[in-house]
Amino acid sequence: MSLSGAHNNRGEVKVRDSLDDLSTELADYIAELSEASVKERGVFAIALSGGSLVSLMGKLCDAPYNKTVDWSKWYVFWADERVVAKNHTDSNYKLAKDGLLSKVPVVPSHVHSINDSVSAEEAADEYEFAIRQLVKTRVVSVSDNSDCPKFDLILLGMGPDGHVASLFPNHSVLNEKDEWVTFITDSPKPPPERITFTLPVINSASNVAVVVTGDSKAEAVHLAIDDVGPDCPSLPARMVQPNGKLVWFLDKPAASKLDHPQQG
Ligand SMILES: O=C(O)[C@H](O)[C@@H](O)[C@H](O)[C@H](O)COP(=O)(O)O
Repeated sequence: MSLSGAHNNRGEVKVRDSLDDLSTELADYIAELSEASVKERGVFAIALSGGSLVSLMGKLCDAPYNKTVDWSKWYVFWADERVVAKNHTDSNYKLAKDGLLSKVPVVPSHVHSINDSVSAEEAADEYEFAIRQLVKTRVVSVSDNSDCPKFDLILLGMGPDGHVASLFPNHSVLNEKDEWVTFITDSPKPPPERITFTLPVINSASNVAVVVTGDSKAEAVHLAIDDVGPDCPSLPARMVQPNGKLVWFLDKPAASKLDHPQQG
């Protein structure tokens, strides 16, 4: 059984029985957004995260998507990246390259990974500069409400602590309003040095999808989505409130603590 529903103002929630169904749903969603964006703007600017997200995107490498998606129009970014060498097992770039980008005809010069030979601070600055150049040429669109980039799609995972990208609970980067890309050197989840999109950038996207699986995330999913009242914690995932459309992709275990899982 597959269920979808609008969940108060926390976006659309899609719950799927199996990881296979969830992967198909995610591939369909990304392919549809890619098509719509290419039709409207001529390009598709997509930001990835690390974790299980990339393997859940794996069906994009297979028929029909491998042939129907206009890969030449994709511009690929990372919502967060670990500051390690690109060939390191911790690298989100390596994860995406091995699991997706090497299997589809994305143009190599359209893949915007971080400079892995400088400090986290310099890598964040350089990444923001690169995005600024692409906003000027409208490869990445610009927000209607601010000067922020408006990515066509930002894909996020979520940790059991409710972190998204490299925005961890109670970290000062949650308050960053000016930078587009910032850095941390004290990530509670190793490796410690990371760069990350800030909340204003995530919340300026046309579409944000949060893909969450497993029962270890069920409590954080509940706190991120349900109406938990005035004591609502400042959970990073709950601070994802995009101007555009928000969609949650959940498996049943991740959705198990939602107030109305049967409607979600
Ligand atoms: O750099 C990172 O550590 C990841 O990008 C991280 O933010 C990940 O997306 C979540 O922790 C969910 O990961 P899983 O889906 O593998 O649980």
